[in-house]
Amino acid sequence: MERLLKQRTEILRALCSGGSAEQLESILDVLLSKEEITWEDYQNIQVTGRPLNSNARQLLDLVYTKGADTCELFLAALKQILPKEQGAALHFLERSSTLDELEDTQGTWTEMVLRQRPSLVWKLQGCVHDAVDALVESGHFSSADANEVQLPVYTPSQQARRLLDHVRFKGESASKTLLQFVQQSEEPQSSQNQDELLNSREFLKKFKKKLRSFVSAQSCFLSTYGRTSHMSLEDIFTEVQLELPDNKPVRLEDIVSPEDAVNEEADTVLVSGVAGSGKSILLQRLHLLWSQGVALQDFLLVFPFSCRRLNSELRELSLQELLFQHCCWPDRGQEEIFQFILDHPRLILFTFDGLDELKQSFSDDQRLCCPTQRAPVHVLLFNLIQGSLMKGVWKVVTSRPDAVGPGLKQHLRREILLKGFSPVGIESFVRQHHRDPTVAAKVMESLQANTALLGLCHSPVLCWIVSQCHKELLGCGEGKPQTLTDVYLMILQHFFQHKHVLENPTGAGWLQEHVETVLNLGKLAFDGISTSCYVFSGIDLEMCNVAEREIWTGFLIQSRNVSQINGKCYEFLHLTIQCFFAALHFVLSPNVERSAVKKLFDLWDATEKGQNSTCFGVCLLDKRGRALKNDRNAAETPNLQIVSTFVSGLLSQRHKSLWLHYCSSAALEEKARQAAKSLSKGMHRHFRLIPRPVPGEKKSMHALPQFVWLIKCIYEMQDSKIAKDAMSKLEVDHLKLTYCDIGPVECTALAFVLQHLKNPIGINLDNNSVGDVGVEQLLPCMHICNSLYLRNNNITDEGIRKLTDKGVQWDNFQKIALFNNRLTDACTQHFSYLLKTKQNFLSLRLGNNNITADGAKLLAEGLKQNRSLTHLGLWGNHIGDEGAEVIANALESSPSLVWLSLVGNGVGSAGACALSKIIRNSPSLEELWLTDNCITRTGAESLIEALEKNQRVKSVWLRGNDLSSDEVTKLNQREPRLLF
Ligand SMILES: Nc1ncnc2c1ncn2[C@@H]1O[C@H](COP(=O)(O)OP(=O)(O)OP(=O)(O)O)[C@@H](O)[C@H]1O
Repeated sequence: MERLLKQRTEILRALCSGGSAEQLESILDVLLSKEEITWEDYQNIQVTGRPLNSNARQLLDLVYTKGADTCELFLAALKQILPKEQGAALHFLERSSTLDELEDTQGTWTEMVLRQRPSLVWKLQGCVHDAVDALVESGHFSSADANEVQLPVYTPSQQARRLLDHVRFKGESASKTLLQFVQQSEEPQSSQNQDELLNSREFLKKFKKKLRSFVSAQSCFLSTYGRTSHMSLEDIFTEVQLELPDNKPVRLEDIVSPEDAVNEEADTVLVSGVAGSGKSILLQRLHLLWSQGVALQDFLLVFPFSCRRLNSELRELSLQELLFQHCCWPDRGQEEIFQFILDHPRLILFTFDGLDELKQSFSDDQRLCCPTQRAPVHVLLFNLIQGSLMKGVWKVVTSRPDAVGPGLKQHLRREILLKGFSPVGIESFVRQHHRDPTVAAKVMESLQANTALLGLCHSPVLCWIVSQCHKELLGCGEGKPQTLTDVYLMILQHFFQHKHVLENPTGAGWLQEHVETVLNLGKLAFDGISTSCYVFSGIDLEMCNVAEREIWTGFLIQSRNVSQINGKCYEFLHLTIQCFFAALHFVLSPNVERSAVKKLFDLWDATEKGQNSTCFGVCLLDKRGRALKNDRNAAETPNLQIVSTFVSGLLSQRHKSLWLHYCSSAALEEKARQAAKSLSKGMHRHFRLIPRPVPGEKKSMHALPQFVWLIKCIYEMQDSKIAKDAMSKLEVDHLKLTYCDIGPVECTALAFVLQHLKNPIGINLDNNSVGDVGVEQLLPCMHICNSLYLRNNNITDEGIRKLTDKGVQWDNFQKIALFNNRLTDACTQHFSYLLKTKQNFLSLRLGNNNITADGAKLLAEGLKQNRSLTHLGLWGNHIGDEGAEVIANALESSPSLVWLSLVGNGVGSAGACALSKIIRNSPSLEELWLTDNCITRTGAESLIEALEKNQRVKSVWLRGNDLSSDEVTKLNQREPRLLF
């Protein structure tokens, strides 16, 4: 109570801020719903025509006179309702308790309406019109009631409150009708319902048609192909890999689904993926499917937005203006259509492409819930995402993963990870790109022969470049493209020289004629990256001396749907191409000082320490000679990292000669030296962060994201000396890279550096996307690896074939774990060979794959001849009793086996009886895991009998088998080593 008195002025200010009655009314809703105030109190406070601050004062007086409990509840309501920023200003609110949310399903209908008042106001905002219709139709409301509730002077939330006030006086039946209406409107509407709605509103039908053709026109062609060809999306679209964070695959059509929600209250689905993984194309495809009536048919209207385009909207807009001015203008009935949208949020889908490109980073401190209120576009967007504005509308947002912070995550219904093309996808893309099957086969052949490049092709943008440059690719002899920089140099050359086939894509000569263009476009790209600018006006082009003919080289395309008073706007074909040109500027421009390279590479350190990285800004001067400053560093970091990866590649020994005609050798050497030094230093700094091992435990390092970036840069430099130097200081027994987005490309880089380690190491790559191509890429460093963990990595028998082929020669290699991959019986012959050949192999874990009795038979061949294996895990496969028997026969005389798991393999009692053999005869076994195996009393008796003969065995796990609780008690009393 004391707090209320002391802070009265601040509370009053907060309640009346902005002149809106919303906060006061929201608090009244809570107090009413908790029955802390009566209806009479409510009417005494809400006096129409009286100034807002008088109403607020009246409320404070009342709360004070009601005593301590009411004051406490009032403060809790205030804490909940005030926007975070404002709440934080009232320090004492920190200490106030939070409101309990009660599950409300009891009492009369009228009581329920009262208790649910705050949430009903929220839910009804978007559909007051329909709720009133329902009450009029059911005879509870007269037309006068309807008009009174919907007076245009009220905001949507006020209309909702007036509706609830009216319902209260209409009795039980009206309250019931209202609650049923709210429940129904929360359920998704069927397409049949949509048809009825459309038929009743002719103008809406017309708008849907117009929107469909607008969306279809926007989605038909791929912009990336620019002037090189007019490729239709239908012709080239290739399936991409989509997964939930727990690796569960998701189909494109199921992206918008209520399933697998991490936050049931949220309506925003995030699709995240690295640069060039195909996010924009995925949305384009979804839009097209909707416009063709093939997918997303639960949505009547779909509004596509591009954050890149929204950046150029400098006006404050209302939601209505945002929808119609940026998407599709209705010819008729604009107001009615908008009202329809407000009333049927569940029938509407918004998509926002490239949230990472928005100039402002996501924040939820500026609340907005009124759809008619104007606000800066990013504020509208953020409020839509978090659901304060137009709750119930589904949103699909795409972004690079680095730009998604915890603030945004809490508003997501679910996140879907986009992982680019699968190996099958790469082939299918190449075949679609080259209609001539001979050419397609040749491209595929050259990719199979160059797996580093094949690895790069999992990224759709790289797959496109490689296919586009097939002539250069097929024509190249020794200098096969291996790195990201090689591939982008190939497209650079391709666009400059189109139709000419050159012998060596990285050879000099072709650049001479075009160096001016490279410098001009480089400057444009560089300035753009440093100011988060991806769309360029004619003036921007002029400032960087980009001439008309340079626009037509193919690297720039005309922006769609960006209105510019002064004419056309342009953007780079793809953001990664902009990054590549920015890197060329770094290397070639005389205006970039040598120290700029160091500053660029030091950015990782700054971001790691949470500091602002202004490196890019201080690297050069702006158009007026002032240092550029970048104020959204976190979001820019991914682009800067791509730039620095390219800079590493361009400064590598193999490409340096290309630039010698245009810059001094000394300057180039210095830049390359700076880059190499920064990378080594960065790596060593990273190693210093490794915590000291707990006594008795192995020293292990969990790589930070910067580690992956650093090794990729080192790989681009293709300099073993740098790799050696970087690794010289890594002294760990175990390197953990779990959940680090490691795909084949990262595996190539990892192997490039790790092969220089001096001492054997364990490598944990659990939960990544290594795949078979990645496994192959790891081979060069496997001689130094003693244990390899690859849980959840999409590996098939083919990957295992390649690994074991070489694995038999590596002395250090002793353990492998492959839980949850795509292995079948075919892999077991490879492991069998490995076990036969390698008599120091210790641990083989193949849980949760598809191995049956046939696989077990093949494996048993190897097990029989092996004298070293201590751990064998086959849990979650399907070997059955037959498989158990062969395994038992193979292992009964093993001198080394300590641990065996056949959990969940349907071995049954027959299998258990067979496995008793191992218990009886093994000189080393300590643990046998037989959980979930349909074992009955017969099997258990056999195990007990065997255990009596072997006191060395410590435990046999039998949980989840076919034994009654009585049997379990008795068996356990007889043999405590049986664990249930
Ligand atoms: N599913 C696909 N089928 C065919 N080609 C694709 C597909 N996805 C992407 N591509 C090719 O890759 C290019 C890059 O894709 P896209 O622009 O969608 O990537 P992005 O993830 O949005 O990249 P960024 O984060 O840099 O904006 C496309 O222009 C196209 O050439």
